[in-house]
Amino acid sequence: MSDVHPIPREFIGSGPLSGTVKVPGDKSISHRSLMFSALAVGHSQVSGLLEGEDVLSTAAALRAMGARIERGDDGIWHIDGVGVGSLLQPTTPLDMGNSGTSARLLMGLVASHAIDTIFIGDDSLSKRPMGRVSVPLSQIGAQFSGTNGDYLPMTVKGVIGAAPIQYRLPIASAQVKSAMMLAALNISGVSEIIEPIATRDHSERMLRGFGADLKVEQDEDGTRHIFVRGEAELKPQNIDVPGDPSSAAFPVVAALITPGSEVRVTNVGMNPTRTGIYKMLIEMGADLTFVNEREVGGEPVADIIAKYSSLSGIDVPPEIAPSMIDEFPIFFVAASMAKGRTMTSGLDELRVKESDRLALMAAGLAAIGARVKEVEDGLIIDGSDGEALAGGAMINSALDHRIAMSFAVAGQNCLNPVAVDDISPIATSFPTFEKMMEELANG
Ligand SMILES: O=C(O)C1=C[C@@H](OP(=O)(O)O)[C@@H](O)[C@H](O)C1
Ligand SMILES: C=C(OP(=O)(O)O)C(=O)O
Repeated sequence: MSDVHPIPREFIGSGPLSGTVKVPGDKSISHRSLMFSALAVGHSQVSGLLEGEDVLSTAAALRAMGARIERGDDGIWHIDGVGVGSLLQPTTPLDMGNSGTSARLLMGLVASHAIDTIFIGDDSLSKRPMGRVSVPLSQIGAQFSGTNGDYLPMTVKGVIGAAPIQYRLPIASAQVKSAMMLAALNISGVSEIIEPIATRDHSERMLRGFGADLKVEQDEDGTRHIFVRGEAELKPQNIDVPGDPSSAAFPVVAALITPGSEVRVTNVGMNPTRTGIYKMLIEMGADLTFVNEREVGGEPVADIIAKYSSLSGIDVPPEIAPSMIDEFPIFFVAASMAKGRTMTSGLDELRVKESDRLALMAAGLAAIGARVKEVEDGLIIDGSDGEALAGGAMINSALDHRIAMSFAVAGQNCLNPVAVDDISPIATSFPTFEKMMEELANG
């Protein structure tokens, strides 16, 4: 696991970045393609799957519950599903590693199956709240027993024959929504999951593609009602996973802050529930062009061309947060080099990601010379107006891949190297990150 052997690394810019790169497959879609394929009856194929540690944790857990999941030499993944309701009792604890998505979605899945499971994870995941799924899933009769109530290790005793779910999400979370939808798949009748603030909708799109009976209705105020008919019979699919817009944000911001750069990132998912970062960067004055727009596997996709830009600070409206929730660390780096002030708020969720991303980004940015103030629900950043920051500090990344990658990118525009204490967690979501940055540096 990534916390066993820390790998420190120093990052410093060596001139303009240029070239065309591809980022790995979307993490959210990769997890879901394995889960839904494992629940279908028959053989599914997935190309472009993110082969990061998080997704491999999902694959291992699904294998332990009876699905056959194998990677062909051509990189295509083959999954033989067991069918909804037919997961097998695993014989060992399910190790979720660093992955919140694996833990929370799979808890939803096992909650409505007649199996007992134990969920474990690394030091970072063991500090993240699971009550957001275990509390509503307890209402269907599943039993959860976690460390100090809320944390891994956690045992789950699934239940069958539950009444349909009716649940209104108290927080904007695609993980909680998807956990409830996965549980609903094996509950007789129609469950309703109510989402007052829209979050990424990959589960809805993909489940429809797998043949589930799923309807979404939207109120005038934007509240979404997701109706899922249970005892679903999912049909196997061939899935093409688009590139991850969250991963693409790293080379894009690297190009924006490194003088003279022009970078093209191909095949990036452009689902509107994921593209808040690009909207905000454009508002800051980023020179971004979206070309080759098309559809891949039911998701909009484009190539992004990013050129070095003079950025200006903005006020980020809190309602955009769910569509860029994982991109704030790298967004803060862009803001720290922009002209003027950037204000963010409504970001309490960032405190319960792989690390407390508000605290760690504030500390790290201050250490490399940025002007940053941490408030309860956001950061206020006064940018350097394009000037290189001092750098020359060691960053605590606390097992958080996005903190590590954000400071690797920040090093592009610093006078002295930025040292990241441990880059090993980058392999959870972006195993080719270092190689990609080298390619861009070599033009
Ligand atoms: O559903 C998903 O695939 C994800 C949802 C988000 O988490 P929350 O639901 O906790 O916001 C996000 O941060 C995570 O990286 C992936
Ligand atoms: C929050 C993230 O992932 P997870 O919740 O799956 O660990 C992330 O990738 O930034």
